[in-house]
Amino acid sequence: MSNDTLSTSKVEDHIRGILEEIGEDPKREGLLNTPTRVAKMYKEVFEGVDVPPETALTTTFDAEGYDGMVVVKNIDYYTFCEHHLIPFFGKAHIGYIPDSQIIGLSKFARLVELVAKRPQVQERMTNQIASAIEKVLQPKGVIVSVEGQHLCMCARGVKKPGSKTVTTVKKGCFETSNDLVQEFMRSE
Ligand SMILES: Nc1nc2c(ncn2[C@@H]2O[C@H](COP(=O)(O)OP(=O)(O)OP(=O)(O)O)[C@@H](O)[C@H]2O)c(=O)[nH]1
Ligand SMILES: [Zn+2]
Repeated sequence: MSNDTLSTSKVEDHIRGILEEIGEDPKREGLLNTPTRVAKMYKEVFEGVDVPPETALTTTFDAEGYDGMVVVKNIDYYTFCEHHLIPFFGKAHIGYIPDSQIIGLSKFARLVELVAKRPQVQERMTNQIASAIEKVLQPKGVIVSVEGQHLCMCARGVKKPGSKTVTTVKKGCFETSNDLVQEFMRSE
């Protein structure tokens, strides 16, 4: 179920209820439009729910014999931790070695945006990026590394600001070649 059918009025009612439960007055001036704003925001930040990640990967081209590594680094993302529904954010780095197909570089950023627009855990997000690239391009190999700062670990709970989580998924030739992994890690 994608969020095309998200009922903003239902979300508004739930947010009003939550505000009441925490002891706030949803009718006070500052909070009056908050349920509407939150509903609008949820529609935006969760619009990727149930949209297949590979739909972001349009526009492929013939590799024309290019068989080196393609690396796109520092793709910013913001998403929502599915356990606490507060953001985690950071950068995604993608590398692949084409077989017969390459793809428009911007599509990697579109892919990261799409998988970020749903409640997430960093491991699944990393997997979804790598799997979509593998499915569409069938490259010789793909590697995805994601760095994340989790507000649920910084602003609450264990309170460790500055902690950083790194997740990496390797497929194809990256699984067997440490040299290729090193080349990816080193490329800036
Ligand atoms: N593996 C993984 N864990 C995550 C991610 N985002 C948040 N978490 C963790 O999910 C766990 C949920 O743990 P619970 O014990 O159910 O929840 P909690 O009582 O709020 O836990 P604390 O955060 O330790 O206070 C926490 O350890 C979070 O740090 C993620 O992307 N990947
Ligand atoms: Zn969390």
